[in-house]
Formats: sequence, structure tokens, C-alpha cells
Amino acid sequence: MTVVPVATGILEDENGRLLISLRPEGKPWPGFWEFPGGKVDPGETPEEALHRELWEEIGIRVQDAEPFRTLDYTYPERTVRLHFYRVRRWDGAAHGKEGQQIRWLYPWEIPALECLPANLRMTAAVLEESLPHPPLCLIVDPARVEPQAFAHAWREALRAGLQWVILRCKSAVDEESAKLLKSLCAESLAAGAQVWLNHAEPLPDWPHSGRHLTQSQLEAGLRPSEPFGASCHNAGEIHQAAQAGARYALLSPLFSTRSHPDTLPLGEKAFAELVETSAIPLIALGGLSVERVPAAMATGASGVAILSGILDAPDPFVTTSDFLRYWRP
Ligand SMILES: Nc1nc2c([nH]c(=O)n2[C@H]2C[C@H](O)[C@@H](COP(=O)(O)OP(=O)(O)OP(=O)(O)O)O2)c(=O)[nH]1
Ligand SMILES: [Mg+2]
Repeated sequence: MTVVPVATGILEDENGRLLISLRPEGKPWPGFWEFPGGKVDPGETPEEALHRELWEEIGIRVQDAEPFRTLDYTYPERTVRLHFYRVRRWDGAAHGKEGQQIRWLYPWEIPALECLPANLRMTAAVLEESLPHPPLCLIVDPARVEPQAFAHAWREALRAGLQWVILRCKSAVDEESAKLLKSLCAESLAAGAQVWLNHAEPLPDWPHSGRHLTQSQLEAGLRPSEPFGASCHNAGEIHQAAQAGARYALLSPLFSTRSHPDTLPLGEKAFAELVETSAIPLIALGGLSVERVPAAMATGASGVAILSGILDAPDPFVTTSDFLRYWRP
């Protein structure tokens, strides 16, 4: 089958907003949002096509284009090879030169619109850039461990280079624990890590980077104005989280876990299929051990999350270092 080469540009303004345009009537997929671009003409390179298409469609002269991802996608009418470029410098003011609507949106706002299906992966890839790196997420739950051991494990994980913490506080915390937790949040931010709070209430005076929503909070329609991620278990929930503007979904369980022995794990194949159709990055949770990180990442997951694996480890520093070695050989 012939593969039609296509070049498209992901324009980004100084605020990090991306330009999307509406496909006009008379073309396949009218009324769907896309990144501007089009088919590569015979004799043209994808980059030359990008320059020409962006001039024809949105009236700008590209100064710099950085190759981002190449993706093959089969539509009922044709298979396309999409060459996506990041474009951050151009001349002229972008406008719908062919009469099409254009919009500037933050990457997490795009999944709420009806986009060409091949493009979901690109939104996820752009959102992935803002996740902590290395993308190892430690879920800390003070209800699970005695406070001093808990604080020790958290600090040791930071000392080993942990960059991402989700603080899960299901039940109310007393004043003394709150004081300790707040100072651990502050220490984490000071170490360059991100802290996402998973709590029933917003905790504005707790140092943090964003909120992490449970499935029931998402279901109940909670939509924080600050950055948020969400816990998901299937395609429907991922779709809902993406539409709501979540920056990532924590998808579980990838493997079977001791904490939820009766829950059937997704397994690597189903996880990989969910990655293919997700507009937001998916973080694998459930039954993760150091040995299983490569298999988890091979599904296309954007990162892994762990709970007992580090909190219950005899030496949280060593265990965190072992996990991080996957990204820092
Ligand atoms: N332009 C664009 N096309 C995309 C994107 N994602 C995606 O799957 N495609 C597909 C849809 C089409 O099958 C093909 C691009 O075709 P197009 O209709 O833009 O081509 P074109 O601008 O050259 O238009 P024309 O010559 O058909 O008038 O690539 C995207 O983000 N931008
Ligand atoms: Mg086009």
C-alpha cells in the first residue's frame, strides 16, 4: 500500500500554547482539529513541504523547524506518514488563510476538542515533556506507615534523586502530621521535585506543584484550576481525564499487586493499546519492581509509579537509586 507523506507543524507561542486549525469542508475529516500542514509533493522533502504548507494555510514563514515525531497512521481512505515538526520561530501573524478557524491552546486543553485520531499521540508526547524527569513517581501515603519511618523513606528517596511525589492523604491529618508533611513537601520542591497532592480538599498553603485526583473526584466533576493528574483504570476513564484537562493519567494495575490481589491486572499488551489511543501521558502503576521497569516502559508508558516498593524497602535510598538507574545508567 502506498504511504502518503505529510508534514505538519506544531507552532508554539511564548506562553507554551499550540496552534490548531479546523479542517474545512470538502477534505477528509471535515470539522476535526489538526496541526496545520499537508501532503508532501513529489520531489519535496518533508521540511520543504512544511514551509510551503504553513505559508499556504496560515500565512507564516517558518524560521526554524525541529523534527519531533514521525508516525504512520492508517485511515479508511489512506495510510499517512506524518512528519511532525516543532516550530517556535516564524515571521508573520498566523491566520486561517484558507478561511479555516484557528485556535491557540495549551496542550492539556486540546484533548477536549475533536482532533484527528492520529494526533492524540502528539498531544501526549508534548505533555510528557512537562512531567518530572526521571519519570519515577513515588506515591507516599502517611496512613500506611509510622510517621518517622515514612519521613525517613521520603527523604532518602529525595536524596537518591527522586523528582516526583504524589502525596496521598485519604483521611484527615492531625496538626503535628500536617506540619511534618508540609515540611516534606517544601523539602521536595527545594530538591527540584514536583509534589502533587491527592486529597479531598485543595490545600493551598501546602507547598505543591499540582493536584492528583482519584477516579471518584474526576467522576464527580472536580476540575481544579491548577495543574492536575488523575487515577484511571480503563480507556473510558483515560478519555474522561484527557477531556477534563489532566496532565497525565496514573493507569493501574499494570501487573498484579499484593495490595489489590483480586483486581485483574491490565497486562503489558492492553496497557500498550491504551497508550496508542491516549491523548495524555500514561504512568504505569501496580506490581512494579526494579526488574519490571523495562517491561513497563516498553509498553509506551511515560513513567512508572510505585508505593510499597520504596516505602517498605529496607533501604529506601538504595531501592530508589536502583529504580532510577533505568533512566540514569
Ligand atoms: N495537516 C494535517 N494532516 C494530518 C494531521 N494528522 C493527520 O492524521 N493528518 C492526515 C489527514 C490527511 O489524511 C493528511 C493530510 O492531508 P491534508 O488534507 O492536510 O493535505 P493538504 O493540506 O495537502 O490538502 P489537499 O492537497 O488535500 O487539499 O494527513 C495533522 O495534524 N495535520
Ligand atoms: Mg492541510
